[in-house]
Amino acid sequence: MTGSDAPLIEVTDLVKHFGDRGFGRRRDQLVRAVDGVSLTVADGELVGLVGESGSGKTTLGQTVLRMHEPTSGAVRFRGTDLSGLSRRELTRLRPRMQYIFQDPFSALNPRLQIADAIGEPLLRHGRATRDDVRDRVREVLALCEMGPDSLDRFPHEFSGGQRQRIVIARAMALEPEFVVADEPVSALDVSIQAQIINLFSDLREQRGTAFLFISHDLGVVDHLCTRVAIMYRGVIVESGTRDQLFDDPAHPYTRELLAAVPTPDPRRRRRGERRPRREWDLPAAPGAPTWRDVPLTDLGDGHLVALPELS
Ligand SMILES: Nc1ncnc2c1ncn2[C@@H]1O[C@H](COP(=O)(O)OP(=O)(O)OP(=O)(O)O)[C@@H](O)[C@H]1O
Repeated sequence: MTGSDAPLIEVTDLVKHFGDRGFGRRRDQLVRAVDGVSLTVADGELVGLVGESGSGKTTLGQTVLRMHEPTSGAVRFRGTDLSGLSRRELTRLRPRMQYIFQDPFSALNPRLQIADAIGEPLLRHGRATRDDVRDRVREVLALCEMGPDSLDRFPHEFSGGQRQRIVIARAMALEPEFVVADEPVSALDVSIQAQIINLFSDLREQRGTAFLFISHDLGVVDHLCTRVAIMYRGVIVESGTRDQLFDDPAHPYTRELLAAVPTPDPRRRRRGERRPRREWDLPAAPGAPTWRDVPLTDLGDGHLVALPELS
């Protein structure tokens, strides 16, 4: 499929392994960050990608946008295989696919006024001229519910929620068709999170933008997304509509997330401590099957689950 018949984003058996990094005992250990993911995102769809820290969500989002070179597999954007594109063609496509980082504090250059932070990509991609760039920035700030008085201010003059609106405005300025939003509310106060979540919903409605919304929080995804994929150890172990997953979760990991069982503290993982083994998990012995080897079974109406006993 190419052109208008093809899904906006079609990911096929995408793999991203990190091989030669790590320190001490972990050196040379292969990290299977993304281990064979297939996924589609249609125009205007808000797909949630959920999983605990280290499950591979960020790597998947960044590999889909080709911020990482995939180890194998394909990503098609409106039917065009991104791996077949030259650097120049990819640069031309960039404005149509944007990435929103988790932390609004580090995402903005502290020395740039907001007019320049948002205006510079518009000028670089020929989406505005020197004469109309301020108008364009004002419009997109308004879309993200920020007033025109923001233009000549610096990032430190704004709260976390306001900064995240500015970061979102910068991504939306280029009128992307697809945006990966990577934990865009998790660095914000709970009281602000709902406002930003509503902003994503409004943007989808007003602009028809499609989002892959990464979160470790099923509550957020329940509020926002119509389709959900659950990621565990580099693969999607369950996916379906929001109702299928929330009303009838089939994978024990999804049930665990729904029951809000505390996930292992990421700081402990950084210190190299192992994740506690779940009784339903596959054995981690060398050569043993991994979740990648468990085929997805369709429970009906596109509700997919990877369970060894079903395959
Ligand atoms: N550049 C890299 N080099 C080596 N390993 C990496 C790199 N980036 C990520 N990883 C590893 O890949 C695995 C998946 O990481 P990733 O950040 O994609 O997970 P995540 O689900 O987004 O986690 P979090 O919610 O904490 O961001 C982890 O084991 C991580 O340490």
